[in-house]
Amino acid sequence: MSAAEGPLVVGVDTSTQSTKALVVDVATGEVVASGQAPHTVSSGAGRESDPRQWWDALREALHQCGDAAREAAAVSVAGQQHGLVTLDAQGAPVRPALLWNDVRSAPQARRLVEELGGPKAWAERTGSVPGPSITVTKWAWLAEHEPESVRATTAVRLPHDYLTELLTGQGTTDRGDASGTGWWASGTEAYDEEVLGHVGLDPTLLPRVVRPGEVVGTVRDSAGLPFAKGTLVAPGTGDNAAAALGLGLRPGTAVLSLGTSGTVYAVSTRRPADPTGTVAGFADARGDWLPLACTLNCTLAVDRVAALLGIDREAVEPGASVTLLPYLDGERTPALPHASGLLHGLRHDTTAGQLLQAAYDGAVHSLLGALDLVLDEDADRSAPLLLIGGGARGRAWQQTVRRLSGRAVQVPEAKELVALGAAAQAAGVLTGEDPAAVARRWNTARGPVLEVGERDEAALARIAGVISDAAPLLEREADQR
Ligand SMILES: Nc1ncnc2c1ncn2[C@@H]1O[C@H](COP(=O)(O)OP(=O)(O)O)[C@@H](O)[C@H]1O
Ligand SMILES: O=C(CO)[C@@H](O)[C@H](O)COP(=O)(O)O
Repeated sequence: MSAAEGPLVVGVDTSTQSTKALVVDVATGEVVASGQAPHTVSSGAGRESDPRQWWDALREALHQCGDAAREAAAVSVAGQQHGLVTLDAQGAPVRPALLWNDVRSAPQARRLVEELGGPKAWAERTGSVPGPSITVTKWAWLAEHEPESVRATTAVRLPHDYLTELLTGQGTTDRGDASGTGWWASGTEAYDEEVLGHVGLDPTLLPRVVRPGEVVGTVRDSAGLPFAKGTLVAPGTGDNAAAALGLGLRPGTAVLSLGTSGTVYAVSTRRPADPTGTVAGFADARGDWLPLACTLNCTLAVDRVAALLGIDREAVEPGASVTLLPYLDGERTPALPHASGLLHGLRHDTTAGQLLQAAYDGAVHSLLGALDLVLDEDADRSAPLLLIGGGARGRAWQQTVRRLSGRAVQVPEAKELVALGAAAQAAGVLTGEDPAAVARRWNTARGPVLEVGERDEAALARIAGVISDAAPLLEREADQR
């Protein structure tokens, strides 16, 4: 037996690059065991992963947790948002999942926006103007390009739903993750039958949307995982909504998450509806809202630039007037799905370290542009930004965010806030507590604060100028290059 004070729970984060599992003491928030196993994502035109890998990675991550996982009384799975998982009558994937950062459905997104009333109508209806990340556009792409896959599909799931169903045998999802599909109406909090009819998706193929705090089932014996009989399963949610739980986030505090995706978000009590499409009007996992902007190019893109230059990711140098837009995967914020990376202002005396700093600046610029938009008007804009995700460990990321935001930056010591949020949700179904209150009790946001500095307006203006001047290049579709 572990020396934990309270019951134990397991929180899972199945994100783009890996699945992580934490075993957490409900009384103290102490992480008593952890595990992590990688996934692979296809390269080339699309971004796909075989969902069976996520299950194998979950088993491996739990195996690494050892006996502590066997003692867990509840588990919850948080996962990368938006991925389209199509299952056949046996529950097996019909094809690999189309991930959030697959931009092939950009034409379908454009068409759907036009056909169903334009950007404002979509924002009011679903909270978001669908771009290629949003699941409904992926379903429309599949219907057009692989009608045989659509015909073979008897269930449609998101990544966290897929794993939760393998645990419980029940097809369920939650409002946080459902709000990223484009077929969930944020006004009524129900599936939008008109949108579904428009794309030919039968609503009976979708999972039941459970209430926050509902126990969705218990772990099946047949799951073959190291859980005791009767282990409760919590609803789970999308990874950003889980991190908001994991931070015990209150309205008015902004979060910047630096992982495969870059995201900026805040909790709001007001239902968002941004007709420009910059802010996605997601629901959170508790009953509030999570206005969020997301970039496709964050840590992987900057690490790629460092690798190309042959230098360490921390080997940045200041003082350049070079601009690097690191849109290696196309971009979502700004909405440039067909863009590629762009370099401007290179001189004989530009150093490799300056080029790398320019890549950090380009990545952070996109996120900061949306910062004010995700915060309510009455938010305290002098409060520190919370910096999380794998990139938050890096000094170059921390200093870039501090310099370009002109805000104080707080870096929580807790490393895995998505998995911690899932653990807080699992604790909530066990004790009846609000998961965000659990996380506050665990003091998960604790960490050093980098003091406020002067905002680098010159760099911000230079980057904005290049984006604007290069618009025709950045907007050009791949086959026009
Ligand atoms: N010390 C560090 N400094 C900078 N970046 C880091 C550091 N540690 C990890 N990373 C970056 O974090 C990323 C993984 O972050 P994570 O939030 O786990 O991603 P995801 O949840 O999207 O799978 C990797 O791409 C890696 O480049
Ligand atoms: O698409 C979004 C948010 O809308 C992404 O944030 C995904 O949820 C993937 O997250 P990570 O794997 O980068 O954590």
